[in-house]
Amino acid sequence: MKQITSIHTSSSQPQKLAALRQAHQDWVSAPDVLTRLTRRLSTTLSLETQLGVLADELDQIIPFDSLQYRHRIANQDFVFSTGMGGPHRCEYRLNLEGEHYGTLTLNRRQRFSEEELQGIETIISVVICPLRNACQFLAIEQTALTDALTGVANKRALDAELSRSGQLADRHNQEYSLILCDLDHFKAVNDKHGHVVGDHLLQMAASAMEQSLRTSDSIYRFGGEEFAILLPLTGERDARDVADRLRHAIGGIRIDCGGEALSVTTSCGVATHLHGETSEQWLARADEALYQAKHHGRNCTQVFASIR
Ligand SMILES: Nc1nc2c(ncn2[C@@H]2O[C@H](COP(=O)(O)OP(=O)(O)OP(=O)(O)O)[C@@H](O)[C@H]2O)c(=O)[nH]1
Repeated sequence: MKQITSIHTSSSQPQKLAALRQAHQDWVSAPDVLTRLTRRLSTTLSLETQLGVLADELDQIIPFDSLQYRHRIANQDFVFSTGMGGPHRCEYRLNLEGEHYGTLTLNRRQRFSEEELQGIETIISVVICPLRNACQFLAIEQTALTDALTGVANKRALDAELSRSGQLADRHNQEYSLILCDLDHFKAVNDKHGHVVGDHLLQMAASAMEQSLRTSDSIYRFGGEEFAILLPLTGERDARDVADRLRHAIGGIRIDCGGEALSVTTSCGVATHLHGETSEQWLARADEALYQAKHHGRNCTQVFASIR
């Protein structure tokens, strides 16, 4: 039987330190599966990495064909999935202290035995705390990257994504376009109808744009009444069409203000990434195009290349 090193409160300090060294040695050199699992999970707060570790360790004891984890975190769906199907399934709702931390599903061609199900439950009881921490960390991260008023990503998220997209565009020689959309005369909306109506209009504009975009496109609230849209695999001409579609979608919004139907127009600037340019240069070109759209009387789209 394995000798468990314990640190007694009555021991002397040298004994306690020796016991600690021994415990550490045991922990590092010959970890049982649960020790190894908790140790691996404790090295990361990434939910995706933790689920990868869980799948890896679980599969060594209770082989499965697929593992899927789903959770809604900070208003976004998080899905982790590995492997392919199988008709037999066991599903666990992960709850801790009254809070829900996602649903874990295993599929397999063979039925799961009672012993195997007990084994899965044992492993879940060990991973639930680290998973809870990773879920909470992801929620904080996502909240920090989300605009509180409209629910779309914020400028901080755009900064990170712009630089990533620029690098991808350069590395794979792909076309990436950036659109800046700015609501026209928004100050007048606030002045005439108040900030509550202005806020509502911003929310509806964000939602109208989201519904007009492909899932691979992403939208960011860039400033007060300004939004940025990143379009992967999209050249100048298509980006202009998307910008016009977005303007049309926002133009279709009507808000009833005491019998008067409030609507708004939008100006858009488009810039397609140039090889080797920095995200600041890319953004500056889109901003210049937007400036030109405002200058041309608003309610229109300008593409940077066409104004050089
Ligand atoms: N309601 C509301 N208004 C905001 C918010 N953020 C910025 N604004 C307002 O947006 C307005 C922007 O005004 P300007 O920058 O002058 O632009 P504009 O009136 O839209 O004029 P153009 O852009 O030139 O067409 C200001 O009145 C800001 O107070 C917000 O979160 N909610």
